[in-house]
Amino acid sequence: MININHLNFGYQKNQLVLNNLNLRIKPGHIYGLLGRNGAGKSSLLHNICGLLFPLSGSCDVAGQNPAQRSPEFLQQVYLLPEEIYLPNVSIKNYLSIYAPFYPAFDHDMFYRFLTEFEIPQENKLQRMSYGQKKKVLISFALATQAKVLLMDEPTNGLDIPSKKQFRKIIAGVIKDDQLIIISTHQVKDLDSLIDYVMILEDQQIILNQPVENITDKLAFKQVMNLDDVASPIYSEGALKGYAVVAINHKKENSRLDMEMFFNAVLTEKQQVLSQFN
Ligand SMILES: Nc1ncnc2c1ncn2[C@@H]1O[C@H](COP(=O)(O)OP(=O)(O)OP(=O)(O)O)[C@@H](O)[C@H]1O
Repeated sequence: MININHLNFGYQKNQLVLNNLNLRIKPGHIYGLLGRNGAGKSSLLHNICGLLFPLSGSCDVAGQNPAQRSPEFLQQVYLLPEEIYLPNVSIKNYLSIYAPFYPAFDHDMFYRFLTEFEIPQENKLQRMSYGQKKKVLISFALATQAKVLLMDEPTNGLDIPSKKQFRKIIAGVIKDDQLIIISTHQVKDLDSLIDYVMILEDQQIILNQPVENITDKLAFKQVMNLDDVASPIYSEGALKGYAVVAINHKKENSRLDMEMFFNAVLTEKQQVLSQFN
């Protein structure tokens, strides 16, 4: 569905943000895109949806080159940006203006999500709070039924119950021919939702693995004493003892702690990545 080869991108030619980046993404999955501030996550999402163009290399999304911005392509991709702007119109008018761009737009689905998010439907959009606007746009994004949904920090601004609703709605909506990429620092909001973890570091995607592969290779544990763990890779002091990421020699079952995993990749990059080669 997404095939990126040797992609170079920079806002200035002599300063690359993405350097020889390669990526393969399959439909039917929810990908979490993680990376430090300024790593280039938003830039990558903008290249995928044709809002920014590679300096060189190829980017194929659903069989099309996003940079050509063909109507057929734009109907199939939706980007929910980190910073949102909504015009001063009612929800009904917003739909009548923007929904026609997406042939598969499902009005019933949109209003169902608004109800789940408890959004007052009569208000003008600009009279809504930031979190309410975000929920309108999340509902819109999902109702487009676009094949490629890109979400940049979607849970920013959502209150705790809404984050739970967000997870529930997304998990229930994805179809086999769709993919969702969620770029986020709020990993705790999403670690039960995503099924692939991608990490952008050093201007490249250094890891793109299904969650079950990560927990097959690595064990995530809480221990009182670090000596109790064979082959620890990374540890952090926890309330009681330590949280540890270790090589999963004994094929134990553990639950992915995405924050620990991300920190382990950043601090012990070679050791973690070598488990996946
Ligand atoms: N419009 C722009 N013009 C020039 N440089 C930019 C522009 N937007 C971003 N950059 C630079 O490109 C790099 C990558 O930025 P980007 O926003 O893609 O990172 P990010 O991983 O999404 O960061 P964050 O997690 O902080 O949102 C940063 O060094 C940033 O300063």
